[in-house]
Amino acid sequence: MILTDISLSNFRNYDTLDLEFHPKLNIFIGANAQGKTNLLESIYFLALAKSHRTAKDKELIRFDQEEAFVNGHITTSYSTLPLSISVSKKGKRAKVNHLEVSKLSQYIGHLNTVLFAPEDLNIVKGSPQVRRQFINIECGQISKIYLNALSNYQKVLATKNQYLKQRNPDRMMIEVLNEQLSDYAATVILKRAEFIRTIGEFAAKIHRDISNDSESLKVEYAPNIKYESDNAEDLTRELGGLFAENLPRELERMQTLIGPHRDDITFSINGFDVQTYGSQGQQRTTALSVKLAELELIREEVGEYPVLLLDDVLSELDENRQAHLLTSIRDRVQTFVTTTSISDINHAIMNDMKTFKVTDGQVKA
Ligand SMILES: Nc1ncnc2c1ncn2[C@@H]1O[C@H](COP(=O)(O)OP(=O)(O)OP(=O)(O)O)[C@@H](O)[C@H]1O
Repeated sequence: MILTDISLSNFRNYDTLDLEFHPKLNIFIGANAQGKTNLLESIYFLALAKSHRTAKDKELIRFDQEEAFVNGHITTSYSTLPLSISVSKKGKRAKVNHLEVSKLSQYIGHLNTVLFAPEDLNIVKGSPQVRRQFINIECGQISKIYLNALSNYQKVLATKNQYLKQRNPDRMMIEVLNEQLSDYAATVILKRAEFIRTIGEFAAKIHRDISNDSESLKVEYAPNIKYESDNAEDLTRELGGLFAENLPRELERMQTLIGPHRDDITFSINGFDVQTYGSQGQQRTTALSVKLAELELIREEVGEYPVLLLDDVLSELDENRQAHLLTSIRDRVQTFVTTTSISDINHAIMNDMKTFKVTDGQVKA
């Protein structure tokens, strides 16, 4: 999938702007606060009808203006498609092939993107909660069954915790809730295991390429409950037994002590834990490899690679890692990169790409 061009009007610090893109690699260069991330954000907005930085759409409208527009054309193996999206005080309007859609869900999904931004480092460095959120979002995108089981699990868990906090908890009621929890937890656990196995295999291959074969990355599921069964029925039974075994302890502590709400993912390179022992560059490469693995997942899903948006990653990677990242990826995936300095870019990759100089809301190709 290729984004051939984009036009902005009153988007962030852009008045009007028309850009034509390179099918492989596009680099936005400029000092801080000139509008580089705003350009990536406009592509993300064109794809998903929302920003990756703010939940308040009106922040996207240029100061003192009424409505922001983003238009673009995507080409796939089969067709070329114009997309347009605008946002005003009245809300958002989206068009596919010049026809307005009544629901945004009919708009989203035509342009697929994967974005890597500095805060994605938290997938590695942050708390287990950040990693669970990452699995929930990514796994939820490809599996409705997962989303349903997770949402039911969370609801039953909240109810059970309320019962556990009562002065004289209704033990029978808690046992009924435990049965339901076992059922939902089994689905959540098996889907997570499958998702992490797949993404782990892709990430390991990508990490090997970026590190020039010197590092072997392992992404592993660290379930809170150590289980043995690998089918839903047996696992539900196994979990039921474990929840029952833990009930006296849970009554004493007044909370649910075991379950997928306490799961985690671990990352190791050549056998050592990345979170504890990894250098900054290794942690960043790990987070990047995991995000880039999504490119492969989306390709499996929709049959085309999405476009890749890389915000401010180059300065953190050494020249070899940069070169491997940009050369191995750009031949498969159209890539958009922001950087503050051209010297960040390895000269070996300075062909077959287009650079854009960004200065105070003006862009020169
Ligand atoms: N709604 C808006 N209207 C006008 N200007 C805006 C609006 N929102 C943000 N800006 C301006 O956009 C600029 C920031 O742009 P952006 O976040 O793209 O910076 P950047 O070039 O990526 O910088 P850095 O290298 O620091 O990340 C700031 O000058 C900010 O004032």
